[in-house]
Amino acid sequence: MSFETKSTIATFGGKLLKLSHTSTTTKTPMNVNLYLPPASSTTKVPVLIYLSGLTCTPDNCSEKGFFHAAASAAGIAILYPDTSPRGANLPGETDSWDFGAGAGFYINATVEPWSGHYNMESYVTSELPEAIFEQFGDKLDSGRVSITGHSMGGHGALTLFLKNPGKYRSVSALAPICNPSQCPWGKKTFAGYFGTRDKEEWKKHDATELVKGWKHDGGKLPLLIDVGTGDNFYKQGQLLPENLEKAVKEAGVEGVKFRYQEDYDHSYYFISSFAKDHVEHAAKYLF
Ligand SMILES: N[C@@H](CCC(=O)N[C@@H](CSC=O)C(=O)NCC(=O)O)C(=O)O
Repeated sequence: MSFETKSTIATFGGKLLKLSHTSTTTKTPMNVNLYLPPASSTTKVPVLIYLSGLTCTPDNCSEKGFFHAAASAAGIAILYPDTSPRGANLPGETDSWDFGAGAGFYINATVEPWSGHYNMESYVTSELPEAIFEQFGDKLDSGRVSITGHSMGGHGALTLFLKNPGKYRSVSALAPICNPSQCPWGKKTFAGYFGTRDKEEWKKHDATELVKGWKHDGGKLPLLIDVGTGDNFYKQGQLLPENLEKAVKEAGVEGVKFRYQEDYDHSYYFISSFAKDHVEHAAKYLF
């Protein structure tokens, strides 16, 4: 389904397009933002997908993530999907901020009624990029795509990269949920979207479990992770980066960089402080 352009905003020499389309995957209208750097008016540019965290729409990072200065300089487009279907009208969908609306977790739910709409993994890996490259094929290079994200979106970036070897050139994450089957957010979500009967199924959507089987590219993983030491969600055990770090080491996976940033919290003050590094990390693999 083609995109309607709701608004076009000039920023850092490029354009931020606020788009909307009807998704056949989620069976709802979906909003998505696309930043086109100035280079896209003369050449096809690569794309960095940014997956947002709990409660976010495509606007949070577009407005206060400060990715556009670096993306403009590097000549990289940024695609900001929404974090869940909206308006599916499922019972309980808007009862809590960490499940349902705004909390799609970039997985395909298998439990009803969520399975009818909450298929954000298929939406982000297939329907959305296919539709974007069809409509903006003169500006975007479908063969050069990287992925990044924050918190729940960091979990999305890590798992979608690890589940789809070769689909993305690189991956990075800011304060990602690294071991969802072991943290409160992940346990609540996986129980709700997958059920509790088969916990082995949960492991297929957990970066710490997935990295143990990473063999692609000779075991090299082009991953950058930043976590703030003043992040309350980190302190509460929602992120568990040390579990992923340990799994990476034990599996002999190479090329991964973990950085613990002194005093930074979980907010967009943290994200915007390191946005440039994440664009430049992607640029190393996209050019
Ligand atoms: N309950 C609060 C906190 C929600 C929150 O902090 N969300 C983060 C992501 S947390 C992990 O995925 C976020 O990015 N919020 C948006 C923002 O602009 O800061 C709430 O309801 O806000």
